[in-house]
Amino acid sequence: MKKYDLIVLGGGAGGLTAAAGAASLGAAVALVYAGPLGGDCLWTGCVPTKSLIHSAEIIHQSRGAAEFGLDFTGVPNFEQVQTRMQEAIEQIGRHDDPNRFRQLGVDLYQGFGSFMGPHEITINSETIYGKRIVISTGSRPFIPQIPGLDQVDYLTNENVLQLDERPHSLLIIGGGPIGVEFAQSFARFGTEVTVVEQGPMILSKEDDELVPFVARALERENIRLMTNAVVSSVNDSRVTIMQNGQESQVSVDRVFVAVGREPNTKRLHLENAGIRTAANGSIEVNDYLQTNVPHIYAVGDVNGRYPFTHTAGYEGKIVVSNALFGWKRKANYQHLPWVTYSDPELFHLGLTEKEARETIGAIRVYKVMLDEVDRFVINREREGMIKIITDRKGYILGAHAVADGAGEFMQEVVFAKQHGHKIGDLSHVIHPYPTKAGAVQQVADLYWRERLFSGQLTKWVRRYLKWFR
Ligand SMILES: Cc1cc2nc3c(=O)[nH]c(=O)nc-3n(C[C@H](O)[C@H](O)[C@H](O)COP(=O)(O)OP(=O)(O)OC[C@H]3O[C@@H](n4cnc5c(N)ncnc54)[C@H](O)[C@@H]3O)c2cc1C
Ligand SMILES: NC(=O)c1ccc[n+]([C@@H]2O[C@H](COP(=O)([O-])OP(=O)(O)OC[C@H]3O[C@@H](n4cnc5c(N)ncnc54)[C@H](O)[C@@H]3O)[C@@H](O)[C@H]2O)c1
Repeated sequence: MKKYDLIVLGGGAGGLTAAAGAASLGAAVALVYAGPLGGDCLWTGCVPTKSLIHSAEIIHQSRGAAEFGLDFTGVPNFEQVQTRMQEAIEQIGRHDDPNRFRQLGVDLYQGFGSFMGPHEITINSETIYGKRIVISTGSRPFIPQIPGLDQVDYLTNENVLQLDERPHSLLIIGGGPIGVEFAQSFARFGTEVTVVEQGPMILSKEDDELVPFVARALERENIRLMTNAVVSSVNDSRVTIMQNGQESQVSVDRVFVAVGREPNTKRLHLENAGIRTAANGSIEVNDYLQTNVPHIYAVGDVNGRYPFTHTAGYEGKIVVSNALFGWKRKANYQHLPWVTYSDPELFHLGLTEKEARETIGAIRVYKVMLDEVDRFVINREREGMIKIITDRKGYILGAHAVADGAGEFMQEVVFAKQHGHKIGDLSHVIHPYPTKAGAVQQVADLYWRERLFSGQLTKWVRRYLKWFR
């Protein structure tokens, strides 16, 4: 039986980071992969969806170009949209070429890996031994039990990308990031879109003062948002919806399921290694990303913590030091940002205002509306806001923005928060005029305005100036 310092199960963002990191440090590494290298993000997640979103955005902007003095006419070419998406996958996928990993010294095993024992992994009929093992097998769409759903050819993020033609009408179950990002893109290509969300608000993990900006933008683009609503049955193209106790029916071309994820654990035979899972099937890990079996780690979507590519990569790096060298590096999500690529974009860092009030109590909230920021006024992108939440001393607890480009220009707040800066420090950094990033400085200026120009200080300054003259 071949022996390895590290066996990595799954070749997505988490697994590839762990395998490449460990091999670069000289460890003997085996990478067992069932799907193509690159995982969900490359093939059915971030990369194709962001390409789709970008095409949809160009179409949307060209429709509004008359406002800026240019008039376009034309029909979106869905086939070309798909081609562009495949090109993006192909170009970005070069980083994940199996030969790159072979050159790093990683042994590749293609197939579903499963545990034969706590150190033994079987792939097809071959068994290998790992001193340490990392599980990074990702997740798949969760499919709810809805009468009739299994009788129709429903869409998920996996098969939607293979559509030859755009549907005329689409009903999306779930108003999370997947539902919202696809809803807006398809609406911009001309599809009639309805989103059915069981909760009182779409994008429920976001700051509730910011979400209405996205909801209004979607509604302006004729997307029907049904909150407090569930699909009670599907009968061919007729979908029955229960909303606030009232039943209604709609006829749609296709139904799209986007109600969350389910971890890929079924084929792993975790019981053979004694690995514990939570009620939802995700693999339980401690702060060091160890499962209850200390030499086995779990990173990325499969541990059910924060299902993002950048988290999977971050966790992949942590396990390299913990698994190979026995270090005790903790995964720390306090400064984890994420972005929902709606238009306007939603940026999220740390606590929302509601969470901060509930957990910290005494907080300060500094906000700027986009119609107060020159660059957004120039670009006619005035609907949105930026909010930074601090403790009483000015240390950043959370930052949220709903604005075009928020995912890019808010990153400086992540740096400030992670390195223990106060909000006021962001005000001392010179920002070029007129940029969107300048909005961050405007929010931070509010902190100084509050401290310097209210209360006693102005009185003292006036007295001092009188005396100084
Ligand atoms: C539509 C969509 C859009 C998204 N957009 C974003 C975004 O913009 N930004 C962002 O940060 N995140 C985004 N995500 C989330 C992101 O794609 C995931 O968080 C990320 O891919 C998780 O990486 P992973 O390594 O945990 O798993 P995966 O990338 O899923 O990789 C796991 C791999 O393991 C393989 N596997 C499964 N079982 C076995 C087994 N038994 N043996 C061997 N291999 C196995 C699978 O085939 C897969 O290739 C998006 C997700 C979706 C669905
Ligand atoms: N931009 C990004 O970074 C990005 C984009 C897409 C996905 N993702 C990741 O993928 C994960 C999964 O996304 P998602 O949108 O599928 O899941 P999600 O869990 O974030 O949202 C699912 C939504 O569906 C609703 N829902 C659940 N069951 C329902 C039902 N029966 N009827 C109606 N509504 C129902 C939930 O209330 C929730 O609002 C996300 O948590 C995110 O981490 C990230």
